[in-house]
Amino acid sequence: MTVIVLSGPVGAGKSSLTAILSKYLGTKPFYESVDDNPVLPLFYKDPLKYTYLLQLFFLNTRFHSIKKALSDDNNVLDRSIYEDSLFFHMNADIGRANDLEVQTYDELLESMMKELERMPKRHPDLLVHINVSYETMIRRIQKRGRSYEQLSFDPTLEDYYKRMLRYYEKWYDDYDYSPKMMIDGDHYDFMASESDRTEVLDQITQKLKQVGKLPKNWQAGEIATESIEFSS
Ligand SMILES: Nc1ncnc2c1ncn2[C@@H]1O[C@H](COP(=O)(O)OP(=O)(O)OP(=O)(O)O)[C@@H](O)[C@H]1O
Ligand SMILES: Nc1nc(=O)c2ncn([C@H]3C[C@H](O)[C@@H](CO)O3)c2[nH]1
Repeated sequence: MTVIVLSGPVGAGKSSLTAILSKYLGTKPFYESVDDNPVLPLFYKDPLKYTYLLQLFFLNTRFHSIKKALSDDNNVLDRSIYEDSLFFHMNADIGRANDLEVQTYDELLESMMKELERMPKRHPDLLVHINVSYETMIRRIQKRGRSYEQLSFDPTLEDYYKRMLRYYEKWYDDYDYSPKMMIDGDHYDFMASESDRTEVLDQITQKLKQVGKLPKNWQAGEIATESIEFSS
């Protein structure tokens, strides 16, 4: 039984790969709350006002997802709870949260992580990180088309996204809750190219095998994107 979490910046391809991978492995996908998230558009419109609320919203929904995923023990999640702190501290560093909010958030996160430590399975079996350049990130954000994420909606998002990529570099280097691997999201178009998709899935199954988490009787599932339901 395997729990895999995806990580990566906005538009990296986490939800897309979650759909593909869960179908391939025959496990259940978990998606972060985006289209049904009432705070996200407010945050992009007025980040100073809504950073703290958005962070609490995400922390709460992700905590429930990861708890469920760790108890079901056969899932792929499209973002890890370990990235929440990256987002919050990045926003705090640009003045969108005060010291008291940072302290309160950090204490809350620590309590939640302690609660996860008490689960029979404490951490995912594998982190799959999708690495993308700024150019790829922007192309994908445009392709997906959420209005509030576009540079035309707020030109300061350029700095925000570039900063996010820098924070993710360090975050990935420091991550040590589980085995981890990186997918080259610039190089592989796992949406349109079947051979790229096969290559990426192969890299992930090799890693699962290496860490002893590929079930012995496992058979590859369907990987044609037409047969996959994408959700984000
Ligand atoms: N490797 C890829 N090659 C080409 N297009 C891709 C790739 N990965 C994702 N896309 C496209 O990029 C867009 C963003 O992908 P997706 O929604 O999966 O990103 P995400 O990492 O889940 O983003 P977010 O965290 O912001 O929700 C989608 O339109 C998807 O079809
Ligand atoms: N501020 C902030 N904190 C988070 O924890 C967080 N998690 C996701 N997101 C934003 C990125 C995408 O626009 C969109 C989908 O990932 O939601 C976040 N934004």
